[in-house]
Amino acid sequence: MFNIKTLNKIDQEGLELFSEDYQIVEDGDIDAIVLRSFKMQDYPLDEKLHAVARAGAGTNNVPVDKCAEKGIVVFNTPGANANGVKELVVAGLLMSSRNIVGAIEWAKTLVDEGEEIPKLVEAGKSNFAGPEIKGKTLGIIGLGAIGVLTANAASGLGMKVIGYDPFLSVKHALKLSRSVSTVKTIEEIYSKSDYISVHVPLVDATKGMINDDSIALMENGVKILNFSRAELIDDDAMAKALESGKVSNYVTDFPNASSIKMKNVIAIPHLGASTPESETNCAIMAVNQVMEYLENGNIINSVNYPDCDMGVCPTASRIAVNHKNIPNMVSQITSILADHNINIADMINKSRGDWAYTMLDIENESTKEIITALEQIDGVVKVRIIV
Ligand SMILES: NC(=O)C1=CN([C@@H]2O[C@H](COP(=O)(O)OP(=O)(O)OC[C@H]3O[C@@H](n4cnc5c(N)ncnc54)[C@H](O)[C@@H]3O)[C@@H](O)[C@H]2O)C=CC1
Ligand SMILES: O=C(O)CCC(=O)C(=O)O
Repeated sequence: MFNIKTLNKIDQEGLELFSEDYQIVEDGDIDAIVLRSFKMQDYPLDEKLHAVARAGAGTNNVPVDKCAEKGIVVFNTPGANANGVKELVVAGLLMSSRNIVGAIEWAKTLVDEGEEIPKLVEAGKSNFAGPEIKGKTLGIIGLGAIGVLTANAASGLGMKVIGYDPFLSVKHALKLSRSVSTVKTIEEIYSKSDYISVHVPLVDATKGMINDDSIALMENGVKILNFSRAELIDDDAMAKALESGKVSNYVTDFPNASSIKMKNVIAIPHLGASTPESETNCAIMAVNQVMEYLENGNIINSVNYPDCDMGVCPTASRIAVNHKNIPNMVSQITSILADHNINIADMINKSRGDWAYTMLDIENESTKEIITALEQIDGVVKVRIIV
């Protein structure tokens, strides 16, 4: 029986995929954790924990490197909530242009005006006029799952869209509409855009990327949309730019103590992926990936270990070894099996950054002695008998 713990509310349709070999528990030995935005940085990483699945895209709430060191594979669900976010970004583009939020707030103040309301509406509406997005330039930073969908949708609404992504994948490039052009430098996004939407992960290299220097390169009155993470924006720089009018609106899905008070901010309470469709998609993908890993050892969509797939084990036993990506590991692992007179029917060894994963289908039962010998190899962080 596998024990699963959820650290956020996970969509039921996904959880129901767990077979009768799984139970959702609160305590005890946990095999895998499924979570959304729960901040896991200080969460205990027990010996028995094998996997953490983020039902969503961003994994900055998970101690990904610490997990790797303990042989815990961290998964995410790429693209599963991208359409939900894209739709809210389109709303953000419109809200930042047409003062929809301010206008609705004002309309509510007329509640006691009775028969006068239509007249007051016509008299007051000019205070809320705003430009159309058609024909304006949208610069997108990060052409991944969300960036590409947003680029294509905005292009469909008549915007001129330019995108920047130095690591653009072939998969996403193929999905990008031909009407979207890519630029070689981020400075081109800053200097040419009326609207800028940021769709990159929060990592050291992207933290504070929108700051005094980048804002200085932007058009006066630019509108900035952040549906990625609060920390991508330098709050002091944004506050100054909104005060001066250099940035005319800031739409954020990640309000914090500083941004919530800023002039002309449109603060949304992290709703990008809060659609039934996105929540279901993410949960289904996360649960399937966890089951595949726990039952077959196969890794699909990990952010700290390489993807590896050997299907279902056809032999007597499968052993999975999580280890450092250093020389001589495979020969040490296979020597131990040879010393125990074990024949290897099939194997895979892949690496990702500092970490690697080796799976071996062997023709005999695995024994405690073999596992102990494998665990003692310098650089091995976890050994699992899959079957
Ligand atoms: N508001 C919400 O509810 C949600 C927010 N997010 C946030 O959006 C981010 C993006 O999500 P996806 O598009 O699904 O991820 P993704 O991984 O498909 O795309 C990210 C893209 O950013 C690019 N990139 C990385 N560093 C870059 C840099 N320095 N400059 C330009 N491009 C760079 C990558 O090459 C990749 O193509 C997530 O990391 C997460 O933080 C994701 C889902 C929901
Ligand atoms: O689960 C959520 O609502 C958050 C989604 C998100 O921010 C992500 O997938 O990165």
